Amino acid sequence: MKILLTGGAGYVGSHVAKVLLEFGHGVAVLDNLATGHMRTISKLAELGKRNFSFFEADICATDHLEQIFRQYEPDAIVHMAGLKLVEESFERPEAYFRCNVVGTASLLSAASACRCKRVIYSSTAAVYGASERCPFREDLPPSPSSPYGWTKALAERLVRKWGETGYQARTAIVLRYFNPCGHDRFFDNPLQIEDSGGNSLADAMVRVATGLESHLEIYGNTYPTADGTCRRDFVHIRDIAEAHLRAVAFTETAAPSFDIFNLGSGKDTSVLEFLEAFHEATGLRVPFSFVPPRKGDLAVSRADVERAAMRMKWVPRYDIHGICQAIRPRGHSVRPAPFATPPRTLVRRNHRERVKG
Ligand SMILES: O=c1ccn([C@@H]2O[C@H](COP(=O)(O)OP(=O)(O)O[C@H]3O[C@H](CO)[C@H](O)[C@H](O)[C@H]3O)[C@@H](O)[C@H]2O)c(=O)[nH]1
Repeated sequence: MKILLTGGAGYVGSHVAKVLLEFGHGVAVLDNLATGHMRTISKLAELGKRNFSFFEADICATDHLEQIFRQYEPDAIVHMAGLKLVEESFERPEAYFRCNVVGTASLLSAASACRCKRVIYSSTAAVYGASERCPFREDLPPSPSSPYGWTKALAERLVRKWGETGYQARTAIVLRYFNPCGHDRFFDNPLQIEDSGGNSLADAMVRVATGLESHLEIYGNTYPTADGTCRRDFVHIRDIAEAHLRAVAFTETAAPSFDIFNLGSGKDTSVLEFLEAFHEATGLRVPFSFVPPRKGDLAVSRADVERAAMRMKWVPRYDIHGICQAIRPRGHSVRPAPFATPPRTLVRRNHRERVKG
């Protein structure tokens, strides 16, 4: 199948592109390189050869998109381009609205103009927000707790409306990612963190483990969880990427429809447990201190993954140990811990009030 992948130069997008190429699909990445990297595109081009193309374009430029769609004639679109930093979305809500909502509308409009009938949209667990019914099931009403989450929920609505335009025999799928972690070593990413800097927990842990930062700041230790730290559903990036293969296959076989699938491991792990699992898997200790909670963070986030298993036949393969192996920085194989407890002298003082040292 010929698949047009927006945002394919980014973290999740590049891993999805690689898996699609490995399984024989034709892939055209469309990316404005605002946060993605040309180095990633070169690696994909090396792998995909004639099966791979790249278009530098912005999803908000509908005319340009139509031109590209007419040239490439995709069988399906995987739409991953977007802004994704929860904290930043409080500071720049308009930018998030423009990119995530207007950009999606523009993409769907170009897809309609070129009669493409399949769209797979990358969404997020952030649409569940403060919903109290964890594990989150796809039929829960959206209740985002950040502008980021709202823009993704709105974009989902657009995708749904587009898919439900029944007489066009379209299929639209929304995939809600929980906490993707890890990197494929194929991408020659020296630190194994996101090229755009990366502010996820895993990226922050790697920066500490490699000495770039002295210690990890854990946002809050008074949440209503067993150890007081947030619990997240960490899921291996390869599992996430393979779910897109399933989704593409699903759009081929399913009757024209709209569907939503959670992509998580179905298990939650606390921040402290994650640090411990990282130590067990890699021998690397991550010194930490507690700082006040971060705006917009939920206490617990966990996916109900039944629907993806039943309908798409997707089941995640990696456990927390495998995930920790995949976030291990380059040059660090399994080895004994360099030190057993966080050295207090390394704890940097900053303007933030410490909850606990
Ligand atoms: O330096 C850090 C970084 C993170 N955390 C904590 O680690 C957990 C995970 O944080 P991430 O930033 O890695 O992930 P989030 O759960 O906040 O957000 C992720 O999941 C969201 C959906 O819930 C969105 O999809 C978002 O884009 C994606 O990064 C949170 O409790 C956070 O407070 C820290 O304590 N210190």
